[in-house]
Amino acid sequence: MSEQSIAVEARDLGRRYGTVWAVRECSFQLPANRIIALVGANGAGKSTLMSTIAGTLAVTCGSLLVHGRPVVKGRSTDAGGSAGSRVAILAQDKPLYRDFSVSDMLRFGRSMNRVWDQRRALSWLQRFDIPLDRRCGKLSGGQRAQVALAVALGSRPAVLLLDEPLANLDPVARTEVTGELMAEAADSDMTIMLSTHIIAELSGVGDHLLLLDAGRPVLTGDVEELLDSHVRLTGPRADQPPGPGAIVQAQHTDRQSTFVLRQPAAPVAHAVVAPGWSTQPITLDELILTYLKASSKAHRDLETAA
Ligand SMILES: Nc1ncnc2c1ncn2[C@@H]1O[C@H](COP(=O)(O)OP(=O)(O)OP(=O)(O)O)[C@@H](O)[C@H]1O
Repeated sequence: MSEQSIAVEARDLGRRYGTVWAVRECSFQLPANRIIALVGANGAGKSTLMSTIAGTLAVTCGSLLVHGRPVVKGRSTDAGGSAGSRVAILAQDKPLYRDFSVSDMLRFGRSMNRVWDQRRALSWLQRFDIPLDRRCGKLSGGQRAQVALAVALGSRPAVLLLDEPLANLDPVARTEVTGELMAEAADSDMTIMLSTHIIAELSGVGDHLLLLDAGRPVLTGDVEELLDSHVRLTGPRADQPPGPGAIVQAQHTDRQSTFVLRQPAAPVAHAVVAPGWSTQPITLDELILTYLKASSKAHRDLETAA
């Protein structure tokens, strides 16, 4: 990736709370103008990672760059005046002033941001029928999420970090919001990173994946490429798979073995790799679950060995 096409880069990043490492050994490059899905189980370190990228939480070690600029805690990333380095974060608790009306929140957003796009913020609220004169304290959880999103979008960020943005939304609103966010990203130079532990929320949303397990990145890359390079092989009981590739998961019954492999070159779906064996492509949900299960098995094995 060229430097310009990298939105966020982490180099051996770590963040510890007391003795607990929430994020560690994180090195990755996330492409610009894409939708990045940040996935991991509860407590995997998603919120911590997002807060360090936003500069609201200091790192313990390593470094972070947003559009080539180092992130320093407490210093706004647009301090250099470049539109290319602004970061907005929509945290899980979505802080809004309860006594402010929705219009007041937009005014507040305008006063807090050097760059402000009122039209963009307003059109988001209109799209979702949010009454401008209603006090934030009287809005539903889902409506409050929409106001917080409108304020975040109004600040025209280069990188928008959304920490579980869909949690308060009903299924219809969820689909609409993800669709609209994808359209916003396509129409602007914005990179969106959205975190979730609900894997089903991801289908068709993220085009780049960062999978965290116990604070470490265990899988990262373009979703299409990741899906193309993984395959499931099923055949007669065997200790080793009949084709090339790194074993991500192996499952056996008395008569049958199933391997999930990461292959160097894209496999041909459904090809017969050896007599009695069949190959199946893997879905995004399956891919994520496979890696999460493989990581928890590795943790269990380590604990048993210790
Ligand atoms: N302020 C804090 N003080 C101490 N430990 C913390 C603090 N915040 C988070 N942690 C710990 O750091 C780890 C990562 O937490 P984090 O909230 O980043 O995970 P997450 O992936 O966002 O979780 P979730 O999906 O449940 O929101 C957890 O073990 C958590 O208990």
